[in-house]
Amino acid sequence: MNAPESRDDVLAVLAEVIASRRASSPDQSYVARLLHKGTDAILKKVGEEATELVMAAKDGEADQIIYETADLWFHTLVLLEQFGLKPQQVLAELARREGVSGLAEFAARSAPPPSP
Ligand SMILES: N=c1c2ncn([C@@H]3O[C@H](COP(=O)(O)OP(=O)(O)OP(=O)(O)O)[C@@H](O)[C@H]3O)c2ncn1[C@@H]1O[C@H](COP(=O)(O)O)[C@@H](O)[C@H]1O
Repeated sequence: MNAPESRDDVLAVLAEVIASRRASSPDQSYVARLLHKGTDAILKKVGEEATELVMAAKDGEADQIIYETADLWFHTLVLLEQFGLKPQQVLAELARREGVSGLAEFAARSAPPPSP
């Protein structure tokens, strides 16, 4: 796939476009239509796109995996907008986890409380 160069601000810019679509007509904007349909419709799309990504990964086709991941991320951004959230908040959560091993975090969560 000859993908165009990516930019660091793609998620932020796309989130702004998605937020701006609240003022658009559902007849003229896919995002406006989805937001207008409401949370259940958005959740349905996120579930569908997640399933399509799983199937693409099972097939092992790199181009398809990228395409379906983009679909999933896009619909996840619509979901965040529906709840008044920004991708920067998710990126901040990932940044907070930097350097914290998933195994260590799980062990800390699973440890029994200290005896009195
Ligand atoms: N990144 C995307 C994007 N990715 C996927 N899609 C749309 O998501 C839809 C759902 O994908 P599917 O594969 O499920 O297609 P489908 O079966 O036809 O969809 P359904 O009828 O089941 O809903 C398709 O219509 C895609 O075109 C997107 N639509 C919009 N964007 C971005 O959002 C911006 C605003 O879009 P509008 O609100 O339409 O102006 C655009 O400029 C783009 O930057």
